[in-house]
Amino acid sequence: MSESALSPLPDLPPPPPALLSGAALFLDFDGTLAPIADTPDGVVVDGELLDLLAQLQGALVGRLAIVSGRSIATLRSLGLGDFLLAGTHGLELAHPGKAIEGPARLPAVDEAEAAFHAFADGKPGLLVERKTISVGLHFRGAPQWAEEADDLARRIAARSGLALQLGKMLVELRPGGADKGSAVRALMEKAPMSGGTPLFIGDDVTDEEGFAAAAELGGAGILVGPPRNTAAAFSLEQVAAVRHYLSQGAVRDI
Ligand SMILES: O=P(O)(O)OC[C@H]1O[C@H](O[C@H]2O[C@H](CO)[C@@H](O)[C@H](O)[C@H]2O)[C@H](O)[C@@H](O)[C@@H]1O
Repeated sequence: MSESALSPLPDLPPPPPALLSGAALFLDFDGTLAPIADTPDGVVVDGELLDLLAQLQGALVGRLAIVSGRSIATLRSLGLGDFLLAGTHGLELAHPGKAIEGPARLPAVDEAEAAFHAFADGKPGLLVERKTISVGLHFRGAPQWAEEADDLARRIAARSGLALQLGKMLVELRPGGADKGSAVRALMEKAPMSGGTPLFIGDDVTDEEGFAAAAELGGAGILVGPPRNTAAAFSLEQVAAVRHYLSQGAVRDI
C-alpha cells in the first residue's frame, strides 16, 4: 500500500486576510471565481463578481490578473475584458483594451479537433470545445468515456508534439512552451503586477504551476477545494469562500 493511502493529506490552513495587503493577485477562473457548471457555456459572470474584481483591482493599484485555461477571446466574451488576462494556461496575454499576445493556431490543433469530433460523434454527453489555439474534449456529461478520451488525447499528443493538458473532466491539446507558472513569472516582471507579492488562487491541476511560481517569488498559493498533493500553502473550500475571502481585501485599504 502506498504511503499516501496510509496517511490522509492534511488540511491546509485558511489564508490570512493580511495576505491580500500588497498582493499581486493571480486568479484562476473556473472553479475559483465561478462555480463549475455542466458545460463550458453554462458559466455566467455575475455583476457581483465584476464589482468585487473591480474593487480589488482598484485597491491593489491594478495588481490583479485572471489566469485561466480559457482563451482570452472567451474570457472577454464573458465580460472580463477590463482585467489583465492570461489565457489558454499561460500561452496568451492581454491588457485591457489591447491586442492579444500569443501564438497562432497550429494545424496540429485542427487535426486534434477533427480526431476529437470523430471520437465524440454518436456518444451523447461528450463535448468538443474549440478554443482559439487549443481544443478540449469534455466528458463531464459522459464520464464512462473518461479513460478512452484520456488514451486518445495521449496518443494524439505523442504523435503531434502538442502538449496534453489535463483538467476537470477534460482533456485538452495545446501548444507547449508556457503554463500558468511562466505566466506568473512573466507578469511579475512588469507593471502593474511587479512590486506586489504574488498570491495565486486556483482549484485545478493547471493551477499547480501558478502556486509553485508564486511561492518561488516569495508569495503563496491558495488551493480551492479538498486536500491533495499541492504546492499551495493555504486552502479555501469553494467558490463562495474565495469570494468572501476576496471581499475582505476589497473593503480594506490595501
Ligand atoms: O483555468 P480555468 O479558468 O479553471 O479553466 C479551466 C477550464 O475551464 C473550463 O472547463 C471547466 O469548467 C467547465 C464549466 O464549469 C466545466 O464544465 C468543465 O468540466 C471544466 O473542465 C473550460 O471549458 C476550459 O476551456 C478551461 O481550460
